[in-house]
Amino acid sequence: MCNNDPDRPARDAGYRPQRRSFAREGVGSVHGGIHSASSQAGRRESHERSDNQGKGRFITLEGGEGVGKSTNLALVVDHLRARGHEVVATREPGGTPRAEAIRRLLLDPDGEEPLDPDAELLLVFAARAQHLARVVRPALARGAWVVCDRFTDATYAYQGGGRGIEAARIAELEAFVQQGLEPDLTLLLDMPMAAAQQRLDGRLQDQGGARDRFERERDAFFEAVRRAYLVRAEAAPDRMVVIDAGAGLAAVQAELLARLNERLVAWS
Ligand SMILES: Nc1ncnc2c1ncn2[C@@H]1O[C@H](COP(=O)(O)OP(=O)(O)O)[C@@H](O)[C@H]1O
Ligand SMILES: Cc1cn([C@H]2C[C@H](O)[C@@H](COP(=O)(O)OP(=O)(O)O)O2)c(=O)[nH]c1=O
Repeated sequence: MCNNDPDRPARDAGYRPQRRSFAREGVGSVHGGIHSASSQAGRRESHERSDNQGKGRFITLEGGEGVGKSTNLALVVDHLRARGHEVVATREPGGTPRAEAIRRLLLDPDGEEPLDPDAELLLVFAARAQHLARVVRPALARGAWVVCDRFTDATYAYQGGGRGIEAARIAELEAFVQQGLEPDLTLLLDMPMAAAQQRLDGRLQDQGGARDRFERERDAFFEAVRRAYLVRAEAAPDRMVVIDAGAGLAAVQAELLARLNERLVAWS
């Protein structure tokens, strides 16, 4: 297929959710053909989302660094595909070539020019606007399921909890960019920070690579991120499910699938 649009997501080339693959390839790694759609069309479609009985759903995975989001995203995707759904696996920040370029700006260690927290917040939402317009809204509009590694709860956790930006300011940008669109289900993987940091170290040893700008933050930052996630979950118990991510992988995956299946039954 000829793709002359540099920001049109590439067709799925057998993507399995694996760390860093988006950034390396510089393309949105998505499943199924993505139909291009203008952001205006996408915004109109978003108002239909809450009534999409029998159609695609928007599922996000959240949690701090190293809690197992990427690992479990693969499980969720496989589970949904086995039930015959078209599934788009994607991530934030990123998911399209331009949004991945913004991701690189966000993750590159500061060097000589620290990134201002307000600029960081705006970049996160700029990437999100692009991702929603090019990938998420078109996929949902055609009935595909979208499974996304991080979304706006991460903004409340990192830019809100971690950087100390007021939730009300984040909410303004959320309303502007999302126009009422929010995940149908958010699986929050929660575990103590120290153990998650050990997993992160293990992954960096296995796969190589250096800590990114967020991964270099101090412990207090990650504690604040975790607290902010849990506050979000408490405030939205219907949407957010907290999974104990500190258990062994088999136990985490069993709990995650049990909670996902409850929703699948409720939605059917
Ligand atoms: N329940 C678990 N128990 C032990 N190790 C795990 C578990 N879940 C994931 N891991 C390992 O921890 C590391 C971080 O997992 P990953 O899925 O990359 O986390 P995240 O995407 O949240 O940063 C990986 O090396 C992964 O294999
Ligand atoms: C989506 C999003 C991510 N982030 C940060 C959190 C992560 O540190 C980083 C994305 O990196 P990622 O590779 O997804 O994190 P992990 O190492 O846990 O797999 O971007 C924000 O600060 N705000 C946001 O809104």
